[in-house]
Amino acid sequence: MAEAGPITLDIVTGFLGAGKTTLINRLLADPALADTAVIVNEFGEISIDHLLIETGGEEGIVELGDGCLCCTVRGALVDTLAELAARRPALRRVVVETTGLADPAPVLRAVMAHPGLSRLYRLGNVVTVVDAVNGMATLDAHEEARSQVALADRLVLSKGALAQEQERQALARRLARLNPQAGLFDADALEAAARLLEPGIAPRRVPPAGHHHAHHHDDHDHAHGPDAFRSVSLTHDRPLARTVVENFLDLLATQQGEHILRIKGLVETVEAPERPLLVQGAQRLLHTPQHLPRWPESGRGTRIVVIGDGALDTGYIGRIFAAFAGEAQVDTPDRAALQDNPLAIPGFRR
Ligand SMILES: Nc1nc2c(ncn2[C@@H]2O[C@H](COP(=O)(O)OP(=O)(O)OP(=O)(O)O)[C@@H](O)[C@H]2O)c(=O)[nH]1
Repeated sequence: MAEAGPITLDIVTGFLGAGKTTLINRLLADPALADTAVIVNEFGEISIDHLLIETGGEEGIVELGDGCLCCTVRGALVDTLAELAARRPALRRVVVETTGLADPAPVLRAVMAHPGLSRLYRLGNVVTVVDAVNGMATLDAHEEARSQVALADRLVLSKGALAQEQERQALARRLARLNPQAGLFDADALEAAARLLEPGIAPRRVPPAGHHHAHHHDDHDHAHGPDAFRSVSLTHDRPLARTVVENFLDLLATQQGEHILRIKGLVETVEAPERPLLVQGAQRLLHTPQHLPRWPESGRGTRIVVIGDGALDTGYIGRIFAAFAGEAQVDTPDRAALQDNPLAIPGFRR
């Protein structure tokens, strides 16, 4: 029997909320990419990405535990890739979605320098998604984002329709300066997504180890070089009125907006408890919440993760969420007073 050929390994990266999962769904919908498995890595202890990837079943998705792919869960990635390789020849391609905070260089090195894996896998493309609305500020502020762009074989500009044309063009020029070799694609104009993963012309260079990459892990604080990130997970087990959720998000944006990098969560609403409400935000851009068709097997209940810079006040966010969530159960005239002052103690009139 002929030996099965290597599996192509592609990496989809991009800063928090740039549109990686959205792009992966487009890739998976392309019949040219049947026989593809997806490995998802998320930052923040509540993971919902695997619920948002549409493969028609969950067996094609492997979720790595909470932690950064470029450090804490690198070993888990290596193990997962080795396990997936046993599915050859049926499995032809693996796409790894990194956390928005990962520097893809150590990930590439971990695979290509591994004697077993480098025989089983062939490196395909690094596809980096850059959000047209937040991209410029993100590149200014975060070294990880610049590294993601610099390592890309293909760059995809997302959310173009939400940005000003001038902004979009300036960002495209900056991307071309940062990485002149990479092909630049507009997500809105991308017809056959699988084209992004076609073999490129330039030979891949995996950057040498030893570049500046300092870490500390302290609960969910995470620092890469000069950047530091914090996250807070919010959960609630009873349905919340949609207005309560909207008011919470409004207050969050007003009070902590400058520190927020990503908001993502599922909410169980009073109005439609059968269908989870997906809440998404990337920096100051809050996307319109949408209902998903059904709850995942892991069950109902609200879970929201907020990721921000080192100045994100996670304690404050926890307190205002608790105040709003508690308020939803107190259906009394105090409701309005509490909405005006979410830090008020439920039932306590001023
Ligand atoms: N209008 C528009 N919205 C987009 C586009 N790409 C992504 N979005 C929206 O942006 C939000 C974040 O998209 P995701 O695909 O979840 O982003 P992500 O990069 O996977 O996020 P993280 O995994 O949390 O880093 C969602 O609400 C998407 O619907 C786009 O090209 N246009």
